[in-house]
This record gives sequence, C-alpha cells and structure tokens, in this order.
Amino acid sequence: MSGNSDLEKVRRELDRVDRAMLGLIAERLALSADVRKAKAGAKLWRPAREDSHVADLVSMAQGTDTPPALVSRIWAELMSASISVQGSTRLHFALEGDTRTNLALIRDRFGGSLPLLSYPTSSAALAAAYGDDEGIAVVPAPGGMNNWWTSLAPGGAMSDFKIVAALPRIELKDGRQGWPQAVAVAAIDLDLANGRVLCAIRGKAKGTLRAESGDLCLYEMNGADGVDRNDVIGYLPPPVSS
Ligand SMILES: C=C(O[C@@H]1C=C(C(=O)O)C=C[C@H]1O)C(=O)O
Repeated sequence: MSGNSDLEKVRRELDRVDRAMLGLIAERLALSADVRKAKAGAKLWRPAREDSHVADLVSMAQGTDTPPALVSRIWAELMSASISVQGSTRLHFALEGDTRTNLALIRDRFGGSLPLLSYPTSSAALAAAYGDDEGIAVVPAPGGMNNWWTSLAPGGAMSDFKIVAALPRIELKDGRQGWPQAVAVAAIDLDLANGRVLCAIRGKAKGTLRAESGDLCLYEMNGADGVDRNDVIGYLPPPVSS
C-alpha cells in the first residue's frame, strides 16, 4: 500500500509542477504579444537571440538531468509559439532524403507552430521565402551539389538573404565536425558575434572551406576579425554540444 501512496504523492507533485509550468507558459506567451508591439515593423524572427538564449539555458541546465537536446526542443516550441502569436512567419523547406527525418529536424529547431510549406528544390524554397515578407527557407547546408548559396553572394539574385541558423541546433556526435545538416536562410541583418561567419570569396582565403562552385568558395571563419562585410553571406552560432 505504501507503494501506491508514494505514487499518489509523486503524482500530486507532478500536478503541482505542471500547473506552475502552465502558468509560466501563459505568462511567456502574453509577453510575446508585448514584444510584437515593441518591434513595430521590425523582423519578428531573431535566430541569433534564440540560439544564444538556448545556449545560456543549456549551460544553466548543466549538472541537472536536463539534456541539451531537450532544452533546445522545448524552447523551440515555446519560441515558435511566441513568433506565431506575433505574426505570420512561414517556413519554406526543401530537404533531401527521408521525409520523417527532415520533419523531425525542422520540428526540433522550429517547434510545431509555424506553417510549413514543402518544395521540390532548394531554389524553389528560397524563391518562395524570398517573396514572403517573414519567410524563412530551410535547405540543405552548402557543400557538394548544394550550391544554392551562390545566389546569396554579392551580385547574386538574393544577396540580401543570409544563412542565419543551423539545423540541428544541438550538434550530433557523428563526426560532422561542426557543419550542420541543414540551414535556415532569411532576410535578416546579421549581428556578427563570436560565432561562425560564412563568407563567399573568389579564390583562397583563411578559414574552413565548406563549399565550392566555379571559382566561388564558401569559407567558415571563426569570428568576424579581418572579414570584409561584403563577403559575408551568413552567420552561425557557436555549436552547442549534446
Ligand atoms: C521574443 C522575441 O521574438 C522572437 C521570439 C523569441 C522568444 O520567444 O524568446 C526570441 C526571439 C525571436 O525569434 C524577441 O525578439 O526577443
């Protein structure tokens, strides 16, 4: 019998915690409505703010039983709910391979609240996002046959579009050496903090060569020191380890 009463006790505690969380979630969503007013015309989605916020929460969770991927996933839901309260951000995606894996990748980074539109090619997804005021494209990371990034380079058709987020946000321990599976692209002014700056450069440069197309090279640089702003086509936050 004591087993049962222990269970009842723990359930009551869980109920108490859940009710407290529900109250906090409602409070958070109400604050999002205030953020919208404060932003007045500015872009709703702030990927750098989201990523640095999640990185801070992950480090706060260190020493507890809360894994980084769980922190990232929960806040992906909360933040995407917050953005959907604020306005009409939509995700336009084209990813190769298994649909379920791709949807899980998107869900892990963006939660389930944002409308999701699928396209057969990266260029179609990018074009649709480009024509959508608050649109975000999710496409395979540059490299190999994925050379859509050349249109982000100076003189390209979408030179005001930037690579702004990495998927997955929490790095997998699979030897990819810090290069994501997919990236998010949007028309957002970059604030180059202490992350990974992506530059499209003709010819050789310092940094890690991530992709090539003709004589155009995509380099990943550590930080923005000595970087020519005109070459910058993206920014990724420092990777967060699982
Ligand atoms: C609340 C904001 O808007 C969005 C929602 C965020 C959130 O819910 O924490 C964070 C960044 C933005 O993508 C913000 O810019 O701070």
